Amino acid sequence: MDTCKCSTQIRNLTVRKHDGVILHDVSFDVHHGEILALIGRNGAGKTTLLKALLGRIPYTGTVVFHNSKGEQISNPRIGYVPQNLVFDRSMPVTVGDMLCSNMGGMPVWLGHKKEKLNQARKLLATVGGNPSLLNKRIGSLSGGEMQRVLLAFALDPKPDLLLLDEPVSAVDRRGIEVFYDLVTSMRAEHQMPIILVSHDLSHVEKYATRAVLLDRTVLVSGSVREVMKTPEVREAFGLKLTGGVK
Ligand SMILES: Nc1ncnc2c1ncn2[C@@H]1O[C@H](COP(=O)(O)OP(=O)(O)OP(=O)(O)O)[C@@H](O)[C@H]1O
Repeated sequence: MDTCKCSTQIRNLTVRKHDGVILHDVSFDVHHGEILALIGRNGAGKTTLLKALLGRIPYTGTVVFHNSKGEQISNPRIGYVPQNLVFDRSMPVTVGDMLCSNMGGMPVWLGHKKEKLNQARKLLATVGGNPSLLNKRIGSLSGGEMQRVLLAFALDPKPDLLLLDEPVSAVDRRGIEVFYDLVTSMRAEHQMPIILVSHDLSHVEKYATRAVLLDRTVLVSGSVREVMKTPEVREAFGLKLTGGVK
């Protein structure tokens, strides 16, 4: 994979639904090589913002993507690891089927060439997935296996922006560390900008480089250290009551 030095600029992004405003005038940048944590209370609009970036819901304002040369790109590739995935677990489709059709743009039922399967095997290896996963039906994956497979999907073709929405909600403690170590090494190696939605401030402090506190609009943004010390974050996460982050 080549190194990506892309960036995304969000300006005055507003989302309205049923006469209400879900997001209002959201503006911030995410640069190559950084993991930007998007934090905020339940219902603050974090997932809605990711959906707007993915182009899945209408918004006003602008989202501009740049490549490593500072050139604007109109059709960015956005990798997305969702909070949870609802699908028919009885589908007779394997991880290999899904990865190969994702990489090659070919329908699952046409079968896969050997080279595509090798590519899928390599991709799985980069996310720490056992090659035996290739033959597993997606409906039979554990939470941790599924997160890895979803990350593999998100990484090939190489994304200009990677969105992680509570990516470890179904993963055990050891799996969480493995997942974030993986994301951190992806960031170091490939430098793609990453937006991470997380409710867990200890993960944010450990793995993110910058943070944005959202509540319909951006309340605070800056380095993780700065943002964690603000009264707004303490308020949003009830840290006043417990003594807060030191
Ligand atoms: N399709 C929809 N129609 C109407 N309102 C919606 C819709 N989707 C989300 N909302 C509302 O928008 C607000 C933001 O929701 P969103 O899921 O983006 O919040 P969030 O910050 O991701 O929350 P959580 O931390 O609980 O996942 C909520 O008040 C929600 O009820």
